[in-house]
Amino acid sequence: MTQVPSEPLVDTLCIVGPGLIGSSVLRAARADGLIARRTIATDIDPAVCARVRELDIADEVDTDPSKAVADADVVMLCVPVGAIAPVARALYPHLKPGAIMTDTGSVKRSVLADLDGALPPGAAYVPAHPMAGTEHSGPDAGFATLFVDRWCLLTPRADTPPDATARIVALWERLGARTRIMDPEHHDNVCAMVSHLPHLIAFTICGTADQLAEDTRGEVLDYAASGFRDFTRVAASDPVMWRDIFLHNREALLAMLDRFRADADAMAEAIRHGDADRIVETIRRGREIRRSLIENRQA
Ligand SMILES: NC(=O)c1ccc[n+]([C@@H]2O[C@H](COP(=O)([O-])OP(=O)(O)OC[C@H]3O[C@@H](n4cnc5c(N)ncnc54)[C@H](O)[C@@H]3O)[C@@H](O)[C@H]2O)c1
Ligand SMILES: O=C(O)C(=O)C[C@]1(C(=O)O)C=C[C@@H](O)C=C1
Repeated sequence: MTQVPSEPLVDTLCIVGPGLIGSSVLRAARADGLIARRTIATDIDPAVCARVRELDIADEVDTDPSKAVADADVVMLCVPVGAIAPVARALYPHLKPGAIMTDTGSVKRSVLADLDGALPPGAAYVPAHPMAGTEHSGPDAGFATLFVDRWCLLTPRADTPPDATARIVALWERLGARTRIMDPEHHDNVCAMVSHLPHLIAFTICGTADQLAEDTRGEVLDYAASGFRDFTRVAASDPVMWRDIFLHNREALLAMLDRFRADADAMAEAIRHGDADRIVETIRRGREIRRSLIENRQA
């Protein structure tokens, strides 16, 4: 029988970058009471700090990150991928002994490589990545149930203290997520396929449609049917976040793009040669994937 927790898992939790992801963690902590006894938020943007105060989703807000982290038992970096290593390096000297630093970044391998040498051996840095989000960003976009039933992937280094990893696993489980530990390289390959390539395709297809509308002075976007509309939701995502993801997961993303191009070419050939069986088989596989996502409560 699983034990029902009665005490907050963390005493003081500091969120660096309370945007969509960070503010969702703060809201869940407020709603639940068993995640952290006290929450502190800090952000490089004073307007974000002011908004977090207005929304009243953190117990304390400090515009000085080195002061914000000083008392924290867990410091969670919810900043864009390109900012994770510089922020971790800058804040590490201000942590109290025994504190755990973690992140929520969408890319792992290159960020961990950038951190190499910056953290003392055995430093309690536990990389994590909730596979949950929306196309919105900023502190207004978050919600307490964002992580419920979604996966959180963790990629600890070989020398990460196991009790630190266990604590961050427990934190995500209290946020409602299912957790899995994996190698950073494997993480980046999987995410290139299930998240980064779909975003690249969505941004590109919207650009193509927009250009077509301009070229033909036509109504391409006026009559956008729901298939195209679904792409526009994904394409509405934050440019800085996605710039950083694409540049930091360059190799894995380009490899997936090559595979996709080959498959798209094969589909084009099937259409060109009237290969009805191949067309049907490709569509059938797509439907099966959608069905299995629904069965796994991921759609
Ligand atoms: N949006 C998603 O769907 C999603 C899902 C899972 C993981 N992630 C990852 O989580 C992280 C946060 O994403 P988000 O969607 O919450 O972004 P967001 O844009 O909503 O929030 C990021 C916040 O970080 C702040 N910030 C930027 N640089 C900073 C710095 N140097 N110091 C302090 N604060 C800084 C920004 O001002 C902003 O408030 C990213 O690494 C992203 O890749 C995003
Ligand atoms: O749901 C969305 O709109 C998202 O973009 C979330 C999404 C994804 O691609 O699934 C985006 C980036 C993350 O690292 C994890 C989740």
